[in-house]
Amino acid sequence: MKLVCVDCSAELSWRESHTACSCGGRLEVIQDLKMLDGERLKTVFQERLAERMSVYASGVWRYKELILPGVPEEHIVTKYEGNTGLYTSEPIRSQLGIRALYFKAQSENPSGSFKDNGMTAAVSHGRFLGYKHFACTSTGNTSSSLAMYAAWGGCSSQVFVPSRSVSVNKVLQTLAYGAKVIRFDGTYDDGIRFLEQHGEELGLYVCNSVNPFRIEGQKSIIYEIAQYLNWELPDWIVIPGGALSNVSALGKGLEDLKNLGMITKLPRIALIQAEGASPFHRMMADGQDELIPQPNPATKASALNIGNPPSWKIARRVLRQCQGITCSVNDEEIMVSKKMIDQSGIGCEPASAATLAGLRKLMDDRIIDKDERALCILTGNLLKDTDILAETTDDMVYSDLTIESLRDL
Ligand SMILES: Cc1ncc(COP(=O)(O)O)c(C=O)c1O
Ligand SMILES: N[C@@H](CCOP(=O)(O)O)C(=O)O
Repeated sequence: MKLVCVDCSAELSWRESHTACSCGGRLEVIQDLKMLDGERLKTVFQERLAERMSVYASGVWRYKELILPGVPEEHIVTKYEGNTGLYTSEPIRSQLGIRALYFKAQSENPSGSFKDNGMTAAVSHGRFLGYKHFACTSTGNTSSSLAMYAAWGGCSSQVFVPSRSVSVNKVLQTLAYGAKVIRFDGTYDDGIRFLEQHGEELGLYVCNSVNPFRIEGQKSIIYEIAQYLNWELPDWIVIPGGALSNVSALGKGLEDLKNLGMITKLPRIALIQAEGASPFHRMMADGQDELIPQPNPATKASALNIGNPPSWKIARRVLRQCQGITCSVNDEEIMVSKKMIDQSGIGCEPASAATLAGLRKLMDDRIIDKDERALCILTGNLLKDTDILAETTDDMVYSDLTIESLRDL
């Protein structure tokens, strides 16, 4: 296993903590898949499912040889993350008129978002290296996940949170797990710039998605989907786009599965951004060579308030490899789709509903066909943003508890 710079191809050791190459390029983990002969592959993909009371009961560490092969079990900090529901919703499928529709509810993770798949790997790697203090900047989900795993692993966490446009619930969740929360004037983009410059100097192990081990953990989401669907992936995987960790991780996981011979064809990825925070979509749609940062990203889907996504080059490469596309949806479209997902019984936070809003738009534009099969990744839990729920749900009804009043109702 090694780290390779996506820009200059420099190689770095995985036994050190890096978030970028000295040339400024992003780093990726390259695994030696040739090490996995037929017997060991069988163990990774089949027999581990049976081991319920060990790290292998985790939906991430079940695939340990493909995540952090060199890290001994005693360093692994796990809450049996992953193992989330894969659902179909007949009412939504029939309303769209699409052949098959799945929802992968990453919202069911222990801290309530997809971040846990990656965070268990990042914190385990940091502990293996001997770090005791962990950090991130966050719109609230990354910080909740980090705070939970740091506490669970007996370590401390310090998180940098923009003072505006973040969900109160997420900040309270982060505080509740015992993190030190530092509020600042600015956006996620300012926070990540600061941590990339000064994290190491402050003795902090940085757990944002610029950390390539986060991506190694997150890629297990597609292993799990493929395994549940008996290695027959749908035509489209639809994801929301913010910092672009999901698309990077999906690309990595799909590449592994293809190289290992577990799948033969790559699904297409549709990456959906919120209109008010869509610098990556604008770059792709306009055919620009470089991402132009958006200084004041603004969407009600607060998890997507990111104007300068750090991993845009990896994201562009992944979309090119799988003939992926991007699209943007406005807040109203997101909220309408959120209501459909909530009322289906699955539920999600606004950022996750961008997927269904994007799918509907892409079907209207005849880019995704009714004869195709799609899967939306729901990234965060319904309870992550109760301010939005208070704004968008129907009012409660008041009634006397009398049969006459209730009959009228
Ligand atoms: C709930 C939720 N959905 C989507 C995103 C965006 O995903 P990504 O940063 O992987 O593009 C985030 C945060 O980044 C998030 O917290
Ligand atoms: N929505 C995210 C922002 C992106 O964070 P990262 O973990 O990809 O760096 C959050 O929850 O903070």
